[in-house]
Amino acid sequence: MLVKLSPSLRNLQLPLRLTLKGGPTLDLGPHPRVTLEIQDLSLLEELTEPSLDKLGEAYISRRMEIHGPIMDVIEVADMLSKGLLGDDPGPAPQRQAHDKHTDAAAVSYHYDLSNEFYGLWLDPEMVYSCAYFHSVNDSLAQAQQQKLDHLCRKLRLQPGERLLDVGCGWGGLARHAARHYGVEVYGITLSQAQLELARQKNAEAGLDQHIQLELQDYRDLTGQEQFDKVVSVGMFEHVGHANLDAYFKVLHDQVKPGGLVMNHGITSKHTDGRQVGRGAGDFIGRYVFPHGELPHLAMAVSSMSEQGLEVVDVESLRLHYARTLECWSDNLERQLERARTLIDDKALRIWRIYLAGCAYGFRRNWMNIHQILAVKPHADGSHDLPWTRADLYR
Ligand SMILES: C[S@@+](CC[C@H](N)C(=O)[O-])C[C@H]1O[C@@H](n2cnc3c(N)ncnc32)[C@H](O)[C@@H]1O
Repeated sequence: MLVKLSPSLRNLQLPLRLTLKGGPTLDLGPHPRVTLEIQDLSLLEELTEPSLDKLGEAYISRRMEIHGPIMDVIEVADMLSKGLLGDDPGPAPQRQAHDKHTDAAAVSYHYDLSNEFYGLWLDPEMVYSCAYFHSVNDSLAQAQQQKLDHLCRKLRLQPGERLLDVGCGWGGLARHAARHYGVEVYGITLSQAQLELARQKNAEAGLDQHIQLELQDYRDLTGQEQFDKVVSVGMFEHVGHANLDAYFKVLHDQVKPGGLVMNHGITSKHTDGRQVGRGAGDFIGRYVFPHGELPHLAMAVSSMSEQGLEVVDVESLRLHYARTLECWSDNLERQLERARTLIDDKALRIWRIYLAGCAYGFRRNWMNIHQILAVKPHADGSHDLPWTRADLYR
């Protein structure tokens, strides 16, 4: 069977070994780092057009097993895919309609998977967004604390202020802000499992008097100008292009004049949204973040501006997210046996590919992540920000 493989595949010279279940083996180059063990022979035909979503699907449906360090598997899969398919970006994906019902189901699919599973590989505060490394040797826990503090400093939080945290996750930022900056936090999530554990963690930290977390959609935030500051971290990827203006209008309406809004989220590489990574985005959309959409930075800035928010500072953290995801993936890979007892086999296969694949994607500049800080100016156009950023780094 293997000798019949297409010459284009055989000529690629990859550090890859192909094995047919319990049978023959073929090395596609010297010193293979990765073995793909084909369980379903019909897959051999499909390997002539190996998009990354197809390879990922073969693994999660057990038509193929992978052997070797997961980061090497992703890299070699990309070499294979690029070698045969080239590197032209694919067309922009179809944009999807988002309503509260579909968004709630999509969020529940991802975040209600298992708190214990997420606890295996996140930092102790279970921050589920890009960390901030002062040095490559920082631990994940340290880098997440630095990220939380970086956000609080950018928001110039002052004791007694009211902070809205849109997409609060397991409450790590809320606790950091209440504990170290003396603010009162109102946070929302669409995940019941997150909410329960976050409330428990707030109580254990003795902070529940200062933090109120609710199961609530951002579209259901009522009232106007109730908050001094608004923060949204790793949430706007769920909003969708169609709702971007409505989302930023909510943030704008919730913050008082003179207040600051921080939007921290993943952004697309191309302004028109055309795809990079030969199907990698399709895999993420199908199995990891259903209904997720990545706007470009320019689109986010444009939408914020049109909603009356003045963008005052933008920072890219792309390589920080590559490092964060590498830490998450390493943590998971070290605890696969335990993970198998917490979630089913298919989900574990999906999450292994997702964490390592996204680490690879951020390293390769397939997507970016930006912290966008904006102010809602006072009626006369003024605001209260300091003249320089020096206060952020004291
Ligand atoms: C990647 S997590 C980030 C959590 C947290 N900000 C952190 O950094 O750890 C995304 C969060 O956004 C929330 N979310 C997604 N869509 C939402 C919506 N429509 N309304 C409110 N929260 C939403 C999810 O429930 C989840 O808590």
